[in-house]
Amino acid sequence: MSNKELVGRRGLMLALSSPSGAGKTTLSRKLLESDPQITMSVSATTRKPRPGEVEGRDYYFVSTEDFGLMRNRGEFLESAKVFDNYYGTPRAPVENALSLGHDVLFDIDWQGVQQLDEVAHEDLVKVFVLPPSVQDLERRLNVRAQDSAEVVAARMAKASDEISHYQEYDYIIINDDVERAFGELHSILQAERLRRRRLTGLSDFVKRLRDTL
Ligand SMILES: Nc1ncnc2c1ncn2[C@@H]1O[C@H](COP(=O)(O)OP(=O)(O)OP(=O)(O)O)[C@@H](O)[C@H]1O
Ligand SMILES: Nc1nc2c(ncn2[C@@H]2O[C@H](COP(=O)(O)O)[C@@H](O)[C@H]2O)c(=O)[nH]1
Repeated sequence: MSNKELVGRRGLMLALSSPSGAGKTTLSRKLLESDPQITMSVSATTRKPRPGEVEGRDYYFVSTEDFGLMRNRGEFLESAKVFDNYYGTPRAPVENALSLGHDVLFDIDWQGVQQLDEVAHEDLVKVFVLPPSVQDLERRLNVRAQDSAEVVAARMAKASDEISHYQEYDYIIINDDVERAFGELHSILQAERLRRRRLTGLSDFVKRLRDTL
């Protein structure tokens, strides 16, 4: 029997950031496949879809005008301009998932994490993913082969700026070996689920335990 069956738990928000290409999407997919208690926050973006990206699974692809309307209506929990495109986290699905006690995974940049920290500090777990080297990072962006040479160069140019925010995060994962990095990410999630402040009904449970002693 797990903790969850004996006491309730507030859902947590697990945010992953990294320089582009370090492996957030890869690690996120593995986590979602292996853990049914966590769901992905699907962002809206004004970026064009990459080959193979699916509307509603990878992103909601919207025009700049629609993005502005959504932002003005307060539909985003956070939003930011990243690499000349706008990205935002739709508020309603996140609030719905958390209210059901589910955990939510975010693949967002440091600007978004700072905004989430302001509104949901207690529920937020911040993980920064580093590449093992600059050469590996560039190789990964090229091997992914979904962006033009200009886009890859622009993302490499912004990598140092993104990495400079690593101190704002709770955990650091160096994604050298993907299986090991995934194991580390899953361990973080499991441990954070057991934090006392997330457990609801704990004092009643302990009282019942003590009453039977
Ligand atoms: N540990 C690893 N070793 C080698 N290749 C990896 C590793 N992790 C991820 N990759 C590869 O690197 C490429 C970039 O990974 P991914 O798309 O997950 O990065 P990302 O951080 O989500 O990038 P972005 O911020 O641009 O969305 C992919 O082709 C992926 O298969
Ligand atoms: N602040 C936010 N950042 C986001 C969001 N969705 C994605 N991102 C970040 O943008 C870059 C580029 O992503 P890509 O898919 O175009 O490669 C990357 O760092 C993502 O983490 C969001 O909703 N808010």
